Amino acid sequence: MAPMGIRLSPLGIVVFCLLGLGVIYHLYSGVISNRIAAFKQGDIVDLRDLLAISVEAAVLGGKEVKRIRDDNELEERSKGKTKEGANEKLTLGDLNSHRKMFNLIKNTFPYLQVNSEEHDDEGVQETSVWNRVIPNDIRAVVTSSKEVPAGSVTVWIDPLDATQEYTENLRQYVTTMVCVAVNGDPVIGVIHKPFTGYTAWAMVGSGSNVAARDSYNEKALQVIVSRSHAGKVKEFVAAALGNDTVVIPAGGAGYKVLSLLNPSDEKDDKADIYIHTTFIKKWDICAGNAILKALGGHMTTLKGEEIDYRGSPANSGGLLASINTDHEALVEKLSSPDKEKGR
Ligand SMILES: Nc1ncnc2c1ncn2[C@@H]1O[C@H](COP(=O)(O)O)[C@@H](OP(=O)(O)O)[C@H]1O
Ligand SMILES: [Mg+2]
Ligand SMILES: [Mg+2]
Ligand SMILES: [Mg+2]
Repeated sequence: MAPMGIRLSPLGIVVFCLLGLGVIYHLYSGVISNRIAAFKQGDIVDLRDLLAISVEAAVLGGKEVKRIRDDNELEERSKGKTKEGANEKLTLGDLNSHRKMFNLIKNTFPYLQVNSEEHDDEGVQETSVWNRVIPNDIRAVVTSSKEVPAGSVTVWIDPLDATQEYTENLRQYVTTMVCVAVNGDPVIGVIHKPFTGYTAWAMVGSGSNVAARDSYNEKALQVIVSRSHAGKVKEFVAAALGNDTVVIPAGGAGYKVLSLLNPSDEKDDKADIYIHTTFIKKWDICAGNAILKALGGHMTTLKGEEIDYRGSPANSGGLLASINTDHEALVEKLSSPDKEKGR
């Protein structure tokens, strides 16, 4: 007997509970099924997953890069000429690394926009899929998931950066790179050195496994620049920053960004800023941009404009990269009209 003289029949309780469950199901089934459908269709991706797969892709590609160099089976050919007339080389290292990196990401996240420097005319089937294991070092820094709409993501892959130097067996300059941009902003950057096994990664707003150096020499800057696509960068630097400025020519956009950070190898160059004056592509620079941004640094065009990592791969405004240095003051020095003549 229930209190206040109301008698509850067992059948009534069952019907009441079923009705209640029906209401709850009606209210939430749409939400739950939409969520499941969203994951199935790939409407949502977790940036921590993308960081982990980016590291895996860079390492996987790097193994091909190293193996082909060690075996001396480069099968070097030309893709044509850059705007400035330099020979754009393609090797089996670039191509095989592309196949590994691109397919790992595409097989796992088929709905993502992935832009690689290379493409595969032969359509070699790579069936590898990411095992969805997030390494402990990433889990320790990026402690929770961070979901974004898949449609907002653009992935940029450079399967082998510093191909010119790779063909000259200047191994220290070679990297593989992956970058994830969200709405055009560089958010995840991975730069891997295949010949030492070192990998630098960072996620803006979450952390990194690499740090800035303790100090930078703002008074007497050491400027790292291209050795094989230099254009008139030396004249440009001298005109803007003074004839005494030390210029360090080096291969690879990935290598040059790493030279601004805590070195992984004492033999590597240490520079204060990185300047590039000729044309360059977004797969060359996006990963470095994301890492610098995550560490509080900057990578912009020479005029100080942010680079939008969507759409066309071209970046024609040159490049200025710095960390713990007054970036705006540098832009000011580089942008005055009389300095333009150096470009
Ligand atoms: N003027 C230019 N046009 C096209 N690509 C350029 C370029 N200058 C530099 N790059 C690319 O940017 C990367 C770094 O160049 P550098 O070593 O000269 O600084 C290289 O990438 P890849 O080796 O991936 O092709 C190179 O091809
Ligand atoms: Mg490159
Ligand atoms: Mg490349
Ligand atoms: Mg190339």
